[in-house]
Amino acid sequence: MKSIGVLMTCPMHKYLEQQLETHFNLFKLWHCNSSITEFLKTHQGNTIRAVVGNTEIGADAELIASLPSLEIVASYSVGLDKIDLRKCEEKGIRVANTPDVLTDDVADLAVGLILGVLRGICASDAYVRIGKWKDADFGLATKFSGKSVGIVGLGRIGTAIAKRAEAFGCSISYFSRSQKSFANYKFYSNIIDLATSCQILIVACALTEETRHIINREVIDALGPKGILINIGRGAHVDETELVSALLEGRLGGAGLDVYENEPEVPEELLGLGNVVLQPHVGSDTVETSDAMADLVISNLKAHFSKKSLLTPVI
Ligand SMILES: O=CC(=O)O
Repeated sequence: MKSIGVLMTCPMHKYLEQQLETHFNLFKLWHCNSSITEFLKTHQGNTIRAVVGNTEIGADAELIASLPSLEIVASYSVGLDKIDLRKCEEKGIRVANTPDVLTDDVADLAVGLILGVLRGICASDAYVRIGKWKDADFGLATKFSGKSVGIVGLGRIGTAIAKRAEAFGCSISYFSRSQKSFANYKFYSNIIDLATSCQILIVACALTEETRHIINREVIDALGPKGILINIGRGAHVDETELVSALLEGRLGGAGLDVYENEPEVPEELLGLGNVVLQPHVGSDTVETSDAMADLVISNLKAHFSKKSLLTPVI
């Protein structure tokens, strides 16, 4: 497979890069300072048969159109929102992603964010570091165990979060397109009703046209001044302007965010808020999971080029 051209869209994980270099003829899009068309001219776009993208740069219509020999997009991510799936389908290009291997990490981080916000872990850590404890106790935080948790999207990650929250004695309810027969949790077909009924609302669904800004002012107000919002999905699930004003005006109790509308930009107003915990989109970024995701990308590519079934096909 050494002669097969594979284009990596941006730096992701060193081990993945090494593996791609070992098994394929790897092109790195970020090594070009010119436009993509220029890059592809000088690197013979027509020799590239696979694209490896991620949550930052996937495969949009422009990239797909400039690669006439493209056969497969193997994403180093579970999210597919940076891939023009319609174009891929139209052109018969296969698509694979990295589900399952990252589920635990993302669900763990969701719990970490809940605890971070409710128990004020970051704020109290800062309190100790700057020596304020010597002057006074930190004050009281909010309990997590036993709270009502609402999950938007009961897929693999949403279900893993639900299981973890159950272990904290929480009651679980969820909103999704359809009721899940495998789950005993309370189902809401209306997200406002879910937000009204829970204290912690967690966004864990895929980003699509229907779920863009699914967390709008109405949902935030339904969650209310004692509610907290956790987002480990995509920034665009939340109307960030509305989120910022709700937090500033005390209409929302707090937020734990791993993702933002315009990454790596984070609204300045959030930086000074003690009831907000911010992470730089690191849901699956552990050594173990990153290696497993890389192995899955390589296995999907090898399967495709050996005319075998993809391990984790999307299209
Ligand atoms: O955000 C992470 C992913 O989609 O894998």
